[in-house]
Amino acid sequence: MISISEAISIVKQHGKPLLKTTIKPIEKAGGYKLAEDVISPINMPPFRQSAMDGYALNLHDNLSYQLIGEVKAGDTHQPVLQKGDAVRIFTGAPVPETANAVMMQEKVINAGTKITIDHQLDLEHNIRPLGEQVKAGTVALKKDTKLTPAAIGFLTSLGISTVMVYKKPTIAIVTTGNELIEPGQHLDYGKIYESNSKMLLSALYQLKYYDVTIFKVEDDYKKTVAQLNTVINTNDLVLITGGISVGDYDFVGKALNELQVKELFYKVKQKPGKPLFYGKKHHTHVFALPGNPAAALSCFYIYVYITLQKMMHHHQTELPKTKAISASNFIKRGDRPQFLKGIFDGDCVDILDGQNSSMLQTFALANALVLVPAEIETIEIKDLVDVILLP
Ligand SMILES: Nc1nc2c(c(=O)[nH]1)N[C@H]1C(S)=C(S)[C@@H](COP(=O)(O)OP(=O)(O)OC[C@H]3O[C@@H](n4cnc5c(N)ncnc54)[C@H](O)[C@@H]3O)O[C@H]1N2
Ligand code: MOO
Repeated sequence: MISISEAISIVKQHGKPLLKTTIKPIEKAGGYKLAEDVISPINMPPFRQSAMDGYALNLHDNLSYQLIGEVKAGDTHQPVLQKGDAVRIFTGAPVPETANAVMMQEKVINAGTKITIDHQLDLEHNIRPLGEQVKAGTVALKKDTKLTPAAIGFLTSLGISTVMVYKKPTIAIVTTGNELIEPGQHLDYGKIYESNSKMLLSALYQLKYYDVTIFKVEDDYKKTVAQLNTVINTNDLVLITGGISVGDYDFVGKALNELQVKELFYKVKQKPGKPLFYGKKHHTHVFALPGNPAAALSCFYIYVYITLQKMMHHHQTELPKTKAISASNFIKRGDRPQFLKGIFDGDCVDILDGQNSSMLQTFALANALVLVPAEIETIEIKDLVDVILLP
């Protein structure tokens, strides 16, 4: 059995950026990373642009100017200014080639066809130079840049409507167990409603992974081998839940072995999530998460999250962590480090009742996991604790 930190470092070490690319409409490319440098097709701004509402001037040695016209945003004409001429101009409008400064209107006295400016101006004052942000033919955003809303706005401002990005992984969720039935079916004695698939699906959707397919398999060795074989051959990431412990009907470990999935670890000294398996076959990552729902979700956030971040070329691979003041007392049983569901308010964390790995009600209220190290037996109110912030 390995430690949490060993398991995390193995997951990090084996997580590789996916190199498959796809073309996306710019408005659907948020969160992706660019798979190539984007070259600007235009200068930005595409013309010398007024930064103020005011007057464009052809400067001379006098504070008074002759007003000869007007240019507003969107106008395409170019008045010709002689030295000492001014044109009324507005923010975003093209500054005529023959103007060399713009004075904001608050600093101008207007007397019909004559205007008087407050003080002398430097050349190009209040004029955004042509190509100030980016020049036509140069790199607007480099390969590997994450497409934030600002990046999408910027590229759209250059007239770019599609981008080449790295693909997101294709993901399969496989649930195992004869006891599992679908909501809507009659709950016969001994059966439970299958919930892990929808839980993991929504965790993936929340992180914006949409290429996810769900499969269900009974506790049957041959069927388990066949189903896992198919999904491993056709996905980048496979998340299995249940059937990974030591019971007579836990077939997942044996099936993964038969399918020659290389085991990178099995069993982590942690609570919940002890019987966690992580392995790889070719480029496909396989996590066999414990069937207990809270254990499966906890393992998703601590380990699977890292693989997803790595696949998406992100540098921050773990969920954000912080220190918090405990608002609760807690007694840890056993020698495994424990992830506890809690509510964090920015300073303090309330450790919730009902931490069993079969319980999801507590997890449903939590926005954080408190990590209690192996050597700590009790947490008291006001103790400083480590907190992992859930998405
Ligand atoms: N003799 C031992 N028994 C167990 C050990 C052990 O070390 N020795 N470890 C325990 C721990 S810890 C865990 S965690 C579980 C993990 O077992 P499995 O991963 O094999 O999961 P299952 O037995 O299939 O299911 C466990 C539990 O979760 C329910 N479940 C399963 N899948 C779903 C689903 N899709 N939706 C909702 N609930 C699900 C299942 O009905 C069980 O109640 O093993 C302990 N045993
Ligand atoms: O590790 Mo299990 O997830 O404690 O119940």
